[in-house]
Amino acid sequence: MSWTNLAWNGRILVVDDAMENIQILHHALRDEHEVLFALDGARALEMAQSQKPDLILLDAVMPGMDGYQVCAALRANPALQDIPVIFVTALTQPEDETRALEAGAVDFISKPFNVAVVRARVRSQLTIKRQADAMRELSRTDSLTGVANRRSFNHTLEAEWRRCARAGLPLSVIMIDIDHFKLYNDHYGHQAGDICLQQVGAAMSACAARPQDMLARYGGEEFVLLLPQEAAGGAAVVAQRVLDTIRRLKIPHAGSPTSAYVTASLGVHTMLPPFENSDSDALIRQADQQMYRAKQSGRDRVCVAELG
Ligand SMILES: Nc1nc2c(ncn2[C@@H]2O[C@H](COP(=O)(O)OP(=O)(O)OP(=O)(O)O)[C@@H](O)[C@H]2O)c(=O)[nH]1
Repeated sequence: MSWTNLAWNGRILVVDDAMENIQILHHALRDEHEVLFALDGARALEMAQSQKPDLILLDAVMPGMDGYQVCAALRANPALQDIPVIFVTALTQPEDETRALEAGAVDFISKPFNVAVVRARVRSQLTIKRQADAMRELSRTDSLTGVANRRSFNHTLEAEWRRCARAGLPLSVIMIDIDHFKLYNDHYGHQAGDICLQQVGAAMSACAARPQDMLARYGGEEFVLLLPQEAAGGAAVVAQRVLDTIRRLKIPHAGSPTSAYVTASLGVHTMLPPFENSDSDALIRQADQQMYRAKQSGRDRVCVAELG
């Protein structure tokens, strides 16, 4: 999406218990956006979860769950907390406006609506939301390879560690280090080295494609794959797939003493629940040890920790 049309083509969820209000807002917004609607708070939360709207226009006063409660529930859910909410209400006192903003709303529109004001406020909040999304995406991404960066990996690792521990699921990590990469840079130059990292990163991205899998650049020529809910056998299969994928790229490496092409050494470790006697650092350390074992035993291979 270009920087100039950030204000259009949003997915807007309108929440109101009165159908006529939904119709007016639909009419006001439908030429510029996709408009979804919900007639009560519970349905609004379901739709927020399933439809991931860019913006919610929320009636403050509704039977059952009111707008303030809906807003609080959105803010408490990490998957939904970044969706901006504009309160739409016939309440006109400054306290009402304050309460809406304190509940987490980003703006406030009074009924009866002025259509031009509604459109302008929606455009302005949509632009802010998309700029914030772009910033969030940038802050999570490694600028050279386009895969997740280490900060984002650490954040996800902590979350998955807790989730797998709670659910009694295994958690696997694969450390991946390109072999003799210093010699690659020395032989072909740093720019070629960068291109090599991009090619390897792109090829590996396709190796673990479940929604919860995460590939990240861990350091210079070191990558890491996080495989939540994956037991040791499955993780070893994925690691072998990564190894083969890098081999198949057949990127010439004339400086390498061990292969004519770029290869990698991989270390796999799996934590089995319960996780009480360990932490996520230990998981990384163990996978790292296996990766060093792969280096020491000749490179271009996978080493998997023996589960004790
Ligand atoms: N081109 C390029 N090189 C990088 C980047 N980040 C790290 N490196 C280089 O990667 C090399 C890593 O070298 P070492 O850690 O000695 O390991 P190695 O040469 O891969 O040898 P082994 O790991 O033992 O197989 C260093 O020369 C770094 O300068 C990068 O972003 N681009």
